[in-house]
Amino acid sequence: MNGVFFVSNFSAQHLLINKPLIQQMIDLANMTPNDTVLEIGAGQGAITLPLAAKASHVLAIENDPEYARKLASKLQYYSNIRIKQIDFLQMSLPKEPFCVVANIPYSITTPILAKLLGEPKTVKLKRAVLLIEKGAAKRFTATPIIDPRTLAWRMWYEIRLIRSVSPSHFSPPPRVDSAVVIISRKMEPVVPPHYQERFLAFAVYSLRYLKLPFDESMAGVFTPPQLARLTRTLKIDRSQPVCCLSEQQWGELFLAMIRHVQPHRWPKLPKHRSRKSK
Ligand SMILES: C[S@@+](CC[C@H](N)C(=O)[O-])C[C@H]1O[C@@H](n2cnc3c(N)ncnc32)[C@H](O)[C@@H]1O
Repeated sequence: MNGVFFVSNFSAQHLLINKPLIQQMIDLANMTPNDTVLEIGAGQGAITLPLAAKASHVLAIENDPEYARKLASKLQYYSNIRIKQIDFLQMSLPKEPFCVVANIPYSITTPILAKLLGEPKTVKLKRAVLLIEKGAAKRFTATPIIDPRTLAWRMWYEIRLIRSVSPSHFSPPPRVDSAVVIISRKMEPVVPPHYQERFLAFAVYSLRYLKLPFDESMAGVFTPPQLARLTRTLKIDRSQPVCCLSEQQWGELFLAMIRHVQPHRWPKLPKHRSRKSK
């Protein structure tokens, strides 16, 4: 097959074997020559080496010692790749702004996204191009947004499904379809990033019953006159299910709460979801 190469694979990971797809992912990252790029799960370097031709620094993360060793043996001509043999979920992220290009381990997709997107004030992710399971890609990009955490991520990052990828692009082929997603930091988010944890609390509370009409869902936060005003100014049908709000409407509702509602009425994050409780 055109553009397809074969690799040995001792860990039975789904390694990418389609060079045009790898090139497309790198092009989609829209890197500038000074960008630091993180690759999560570098494997034997199918993405790492072409990535190094475009980025000024590549930080290749791989927790399998055998893969990390094999990748290291290929690097004599590359001075801009650093391999870190570590569990991505345990490592500290770069302090400077960074991009990510990766065919990630699907089994930890949500923890990876939570680490990249869950703390927009401190984590300096600019853009990510990720290959993930197609079902997950659809969930993270769906409208209406029914999951509070996805809603919180999408207040600060745009998540787009770019294309489907069939199992034949991997060796060995996975049982599921995959998809390329692009995640880009919003330049002018409606809600400032330092409100991340408060916004998540608001989202968890508001989306506790997805089909509850808007005004019933918000009755514990806003007074009836405040709700009347908000439905008018934000053009919300008060009987619509709360999950049908747009990202803009969610952002403006949250800011209205911060500005006009007494703090004791602001929803709190349940203990098990609070960062401080971890
Ligand atoms: C789907 S493979 C992709 C490999 C390579 N990038 C490619 O596309 O051919 C995922 C890689 O992530 C690595 N991996 C799995 N869990 C990891 C973790 N927690 N931290 C870092 N790497 C991990 C696996 O060893 C594997 O090499």
